[in-house]
Amino acid sequence: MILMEDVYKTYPNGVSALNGINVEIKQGEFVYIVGQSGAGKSTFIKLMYREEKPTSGKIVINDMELDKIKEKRVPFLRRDIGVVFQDFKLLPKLTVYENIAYALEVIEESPKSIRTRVLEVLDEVGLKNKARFLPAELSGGEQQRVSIARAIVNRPRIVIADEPTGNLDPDTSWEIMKTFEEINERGTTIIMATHSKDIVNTLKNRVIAIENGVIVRDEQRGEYGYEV
Ligand SMILES: Nc1ncnc2c1ncn2[C@@H]1O[C@H](COP(=O)(O)OP(=O)(O)OP(=O)(O)O)[C@@H](O)[C@H]1O
Repeated sequence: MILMEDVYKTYPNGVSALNGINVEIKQGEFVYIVGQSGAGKSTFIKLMYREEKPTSGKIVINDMELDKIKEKRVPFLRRDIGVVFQDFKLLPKLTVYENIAYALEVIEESPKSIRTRVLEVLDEVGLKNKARFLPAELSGGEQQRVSIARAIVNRPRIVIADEPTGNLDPDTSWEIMKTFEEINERGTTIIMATHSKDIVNTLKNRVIAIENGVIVRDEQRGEYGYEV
């Protein structure tokens, strides 16, 4: 569960990115975050995995009230939230397998369980035959699949994706969306910021629209709502 109450975020340079956000997202929902450039979508998302802290307001993620948790518990929060970026953010010198295994090595899983789990997620994203490849040897869509595999390898309850299809062509974007849908069908919450009118209007899910740092629409099976 994700809960925000009266959340404000003003950056140190004085820019007010969020101006009073109130929202509740239940476990297992699939939510698009839409809005024009600079509306506050990325800021909204960054607050959820504590990349940024709110200036004021309350944020609860999976029973953890973020401004009350101790720094040493932040890794536990992060383990329960997988993050996927527009530009993949893979480590270029590590293979596909190593990029994914890394997320488990840092939490000191046993080598045997790491191997089992990495091969399992590679299978889930359809990349079992690319385990030994380097990121540069993959297409953009395949690289995004690796980053999705990395995001879900800890079996997080929430996956957050900031414009995950922004660098991909339309066909590849649909394949990536199919992967997100499969992850959602297994009960994982998906929060996805996107500019893609096509995706939002075709694969219907809850749509939260942000404008000037406030939620201006919140519809269970909404449309993108802007001419682009
Ligand atoms: N680290 C930062 N420091 C100062 N201002 C910032 C910072 N990050 C974002 N902003 C400002 O906050 C506002 C909201 O930005 P944000 O990145 O959340 O928007 P967005 O809706 O994700 O935009 P886009 O669709 O272009 O990614 C913008 O005015 C932006 O310039």
